[in-house]
Amino acid sequence: MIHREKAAHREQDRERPRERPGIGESIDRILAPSIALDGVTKDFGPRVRALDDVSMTVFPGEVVTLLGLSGSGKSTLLRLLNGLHVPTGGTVSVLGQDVGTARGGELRALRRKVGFVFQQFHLVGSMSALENVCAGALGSLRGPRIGLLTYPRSVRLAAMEQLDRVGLADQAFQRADTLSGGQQQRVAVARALVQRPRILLADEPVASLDPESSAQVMALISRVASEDDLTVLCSLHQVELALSFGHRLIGLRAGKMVLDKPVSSIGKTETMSIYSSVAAASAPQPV
Ligand SMILES: Nc1ncnc2c1ncn2[C@@H]1O[C@H](COP(=O)(O)OP(=O)(O)OP(=O)(O)O)[C@@H](O)[C@H]1O
Repeated sequence: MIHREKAAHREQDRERPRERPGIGESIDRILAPSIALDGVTKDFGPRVRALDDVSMTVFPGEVVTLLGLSGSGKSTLLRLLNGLHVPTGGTVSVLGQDVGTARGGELRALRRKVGFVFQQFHLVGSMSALENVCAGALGSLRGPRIGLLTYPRSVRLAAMEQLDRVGLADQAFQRADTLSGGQQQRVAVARALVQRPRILLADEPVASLDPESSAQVMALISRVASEDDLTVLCSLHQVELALSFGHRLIGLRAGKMVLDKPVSSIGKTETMSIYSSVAAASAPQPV
């Protein structure tokens, strides 16, 4: 009797749908892009088309540079990815979710998976480096926090770990506005990492730094991207820097995508011609 029941259970198990993902499903998940833009247009009022029919995909673990002169639409594209702008047309999808239609809690949950580093660091100068990094975890905490000790110990420890990673453990209790530009940007990277994002967006992270600090910050972004298996989309002005960083280069000109190539397949001569082609007309088009 017991044997018969066991056999019946085994039979039922065979018929039950599998709960674990099959190989096909796992591969689909790996191959699903982290970022996908499909026919995206962004207008600011009736006169400015900042992005014009842009379609692109970035896959998990890819490090991609966005290149283009001032006004070509780089910041607009990055801001669409965490819902700071809403597309006028087309769809923007991040980690499989339509950002253009995400609202409230859905958008906040998505933003926790997307770290953002800005050109001007956006640190609070009067706060210590450590408290600035702790602030990166605010998205997952309830209520405001003023003062380091109002953060849970686990957050303070995680923040310290990230500061150590960016080489600034010794400056943890120093006011942010007493740090050099390069150090401030490293604090900003640590702040983006403390929420353990899956995607890192960087909007001209070295535009206000000297060449040595620029190289250090770009090397840091490359290192953490590889260590944390991050998908990175980073806008830059400098071609030389773009070519020594990441896997793929996307060029924007006047809101249109004019280039999408692996960095390894772009030669020096081509680099300069690409730069002039990207530079040729970066003013946005009238709508
Ligand atoms: N909030 C806004 N309101 C109106 N126009 C905007 C807004 N944001 C961007 N624009 C316009 O959209 C165009 C693209 O700007 P965007 O900042 O995306 O370019 P960019 O390539 O990032 O430039 P930069 O390298 O100078 O940061 C520009 O003409 C800009 O003036």
